[in-house]
Amino acid sequence: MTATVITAPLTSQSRLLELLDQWVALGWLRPLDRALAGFFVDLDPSAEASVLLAAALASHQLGHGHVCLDLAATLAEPDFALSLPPEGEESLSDMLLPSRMLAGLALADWVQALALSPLVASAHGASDRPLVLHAERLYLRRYWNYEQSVARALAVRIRDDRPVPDSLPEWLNRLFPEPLVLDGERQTDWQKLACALAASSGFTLITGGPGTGKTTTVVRLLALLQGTADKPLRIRLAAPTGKAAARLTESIGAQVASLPVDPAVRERIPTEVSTLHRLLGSLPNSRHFRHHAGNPLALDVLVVDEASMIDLEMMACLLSALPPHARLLLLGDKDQLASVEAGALLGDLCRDADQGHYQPERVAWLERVSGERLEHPALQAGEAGCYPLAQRILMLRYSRRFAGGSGIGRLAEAVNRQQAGLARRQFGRDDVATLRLKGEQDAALNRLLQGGRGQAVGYGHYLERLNTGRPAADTAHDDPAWTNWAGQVLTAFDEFRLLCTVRKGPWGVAGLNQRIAALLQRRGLLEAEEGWYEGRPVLVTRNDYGLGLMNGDIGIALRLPEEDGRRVLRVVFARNDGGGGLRFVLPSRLSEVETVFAMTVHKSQGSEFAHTALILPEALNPVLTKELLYTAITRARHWFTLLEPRAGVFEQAIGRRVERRSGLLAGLQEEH
Ligand SMILES: Nc1ncnc2c1ncn2[C@@H]1O[C@H](COP(=O)(O)OP(=O)(O)OP(=O)(O)O)[C@@H](O)[C@H]1O
Repeated sequence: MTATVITAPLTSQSRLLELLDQWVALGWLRPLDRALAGFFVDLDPSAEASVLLAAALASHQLGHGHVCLDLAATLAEPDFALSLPPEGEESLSDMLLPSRMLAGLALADWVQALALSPLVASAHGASDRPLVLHAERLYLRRYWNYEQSVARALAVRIRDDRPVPDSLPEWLNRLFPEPLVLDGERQTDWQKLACALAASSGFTLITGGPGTGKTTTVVRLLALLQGTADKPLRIRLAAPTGKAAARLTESIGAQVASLPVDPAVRERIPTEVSTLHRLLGSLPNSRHFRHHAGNPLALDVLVVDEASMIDLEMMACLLSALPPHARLLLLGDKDQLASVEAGALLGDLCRDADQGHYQPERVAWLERVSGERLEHPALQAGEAGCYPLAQRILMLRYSRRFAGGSGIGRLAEAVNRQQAGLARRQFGRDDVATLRLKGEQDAALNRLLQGGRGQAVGYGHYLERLNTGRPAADTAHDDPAWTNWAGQVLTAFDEFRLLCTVRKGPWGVAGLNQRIAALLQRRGLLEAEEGWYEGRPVLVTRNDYGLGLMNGDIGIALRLPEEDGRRVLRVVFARNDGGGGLRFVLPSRLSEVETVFAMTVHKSQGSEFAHTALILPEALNPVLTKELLYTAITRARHWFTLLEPRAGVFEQAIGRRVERRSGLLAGLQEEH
């Protein structure tokens, strides 16, 4: 295709719309973003091209997780701020690039054109205009409303001090009986402090990396709250995805069973975790929920895990459905990638979590009730009356899963701190390894994908379980052996996953999925490499409430007996409701699924695999950031393998970080 170069697209509406059409044709913009610009021309036929462009880009940014278009950041580094071209493709003509197009536009002129447009309202201006401009940020009205409603609701909750029982110190000592000693040294017990903090607040945010004890802390806190309440508290647990809910259900169950408290208290701590959609009561074909401000949730305490995956719209819905008296506890890892949807709440709210910024009176109180000293080199003192949000946040700082000698822990930390040299030096241990690839059909890559390395398995593992564990041919169709086998295959599949950073190109999800299926078929492990075949793993890409399947659920096609003796392919999914049950679905009923040997790092959030491999692309692109690497590395429970088609990309990615654009913190400050 040869593109007609569009010169000076900002001088006229028609040239701009033509350029936007080209961006759509290239897959750079969604048709929706372009349609919005067209719709605004209908509303205001004399709209300036720069206003229409800003509107289309504000919509485009939503698709990249930003709730607004940050005009200054866009002009400072247009291609990076707008993630264009996506995945760093070579452009057909660099005349098309935002950096070329925006080169002559001054921030002040852009802001002025927007401020004067009848399509754009100021923060407190006319509420019937479809765009809102505030502090050099342009919002589509709906997202402005979400951000405002979240800021308002959080501002109220941040001020929500709760009286604590006199017995708080005894409870804390009972729940954390031993002083914390790590590597022979007495350390501050941040878990105990988190419990104390949360006991005194209506809203608490506990952040920490993998295995830092978030779940353990919250279970002990729930025992404390339940054990000291006048009447039994209605507690609900939730997570943004089914996968995360299932994982939390499993770990909470084990933790509750070992609580050193009266069985009556233990029994009143739930172990079932539901998805946020289910908690709020999703309504078919609607973005609205059954629970909202007019029909609030019937609960006293709500715990939401994996809070980094909550997007702005969901948070707005959640906060409005939460009754004012209810306590809200958010748990998550602030350093992980945010939700794919717009908004990076946890990251925004926890921006200062490392430094603490606790006010002196809070430090004194926390130390008195817990017997712990608030000491850490990163901590900075807060002033009385300052940083109200920081008083509700506690960061857990020691990973028990990745203690001392763990390469995964050290690698994740070095990546998080953007120390590329240190990160590189972690490879070569048993748990973290790297492999330089010599092309798409690299024999070592194929060996790894099929057979893993050392004790770390590859995809051959679940296929072996599939083939060797299959019940005998004459096993009755309703014999539990079939369900047991299906469950084992699903579990075995979660032992290994290949993660990609991009969708397209030789190192993208689409191409790798085809190559892996072909490889396994050539090796005689799969009967086919296309269409539906036994062993095909699939990822659900859209919620299907009728089938009870959520976006992100993973299933595997298995040949199972029918009542009449025929063998039929059915796709088995975990029920993800904590009960450990399975769901069997005919492939013909699954329209929105894709093969999932390889998956994107984004889609892997909330999951863990014993062995996780990450394959990098050959060149840096806008999605490659240290947050992406950190998220990928921390999906690994025991082994992590980095696959590198080209040297240096890993180091370059460590040097970049996600800058999510939002005005949430500013909004919170305005509310105070
Ligand atoms: N205070 C503690 N004393 C003893 N063991 C603990 C303590 N806190 C956590 N652990 C153990 O450390 C491991 C990780 O804890 P936990 O699952 O609570 O961490 P997490 O931060 O919720 O992890 P994830 O990253 O999976 O969300 C668990 O095996 C848990 O039993």
